[in-house]
Amino acid sequence: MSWLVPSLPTWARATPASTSTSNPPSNNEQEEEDIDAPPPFPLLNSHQRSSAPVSAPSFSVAPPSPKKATNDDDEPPSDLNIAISDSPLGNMAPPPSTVKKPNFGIQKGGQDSSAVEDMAKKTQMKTKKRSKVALTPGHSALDWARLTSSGEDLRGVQGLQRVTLAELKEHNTPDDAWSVFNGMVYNITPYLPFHPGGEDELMRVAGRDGTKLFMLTHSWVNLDFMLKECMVGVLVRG
Ligand code: HEM
Repeated sequence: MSWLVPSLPTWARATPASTSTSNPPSNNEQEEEDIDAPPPFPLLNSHQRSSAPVSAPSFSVAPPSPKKATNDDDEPPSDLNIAISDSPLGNMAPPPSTVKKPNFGIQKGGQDSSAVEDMAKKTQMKTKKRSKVALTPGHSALDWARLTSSGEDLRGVQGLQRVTLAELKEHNTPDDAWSVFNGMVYNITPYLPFHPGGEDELMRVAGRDGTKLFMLTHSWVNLDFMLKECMVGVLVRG
């Protein structure tokens, strides 16, 4: 901080004890002189300053221009954090960051194992475990395909019906179960023992619209194709 002192007017300097020791007051006389020295007011105005040969005292404290450390220079390099270089950016270059960059748990040359573990845990927590039901012999997907292509009546009705909601609700037992998927009414009773998810699950949509539950469970299943021989008709309002 000693560099601050020389540019300050003498009256603004701190007591000699705390200032640079390079110019200690030689005696009490000098000390008194300094203390009694009048302030350099009034200041010169801008016109006076421009014409006057003597420059007005400066109260702005400017840091010394930092020096570039070179080999032939004996002075140690400045410890000021100012970028000094010959680069085109000059002192506009950003200072070197002291903030440690996060590595997001990614290990060198490998996968982010902690993130993968976290993801696996979260997925397990969110996903409800679903298990396929052991189907009774003769009720595989292939058996269902055979049955639907056999020409056997799986609808239980003559021709396609216009089914009302009230009518739909009456067909809610395993022996007589209708359900609606995408606006179409199906007789799901024949399919119950073939359903890989179990009869109970399928019965949840008996007598009502099962579209939402079906889509939430397995939207990839081609229901239209699987149940086309079970189609009863179309759901109508009223
Ligand atoms: C009549 C309409 C339905 C048909 C044609 C049908 C068909 C199927 C098929 C083919 C599978 C095996 C899927 C696979 O292996 O990827 C299956 C599994 C399953 N279904 Fe359905 N399903 C129907 C309705 C429903 C409904 C309404 C529910 C829920 C209430 C449901 C619940 C399940 C479950 C829990 C599984 C078990 C395992 C799984 O695939 O993850 N199904 N269903």
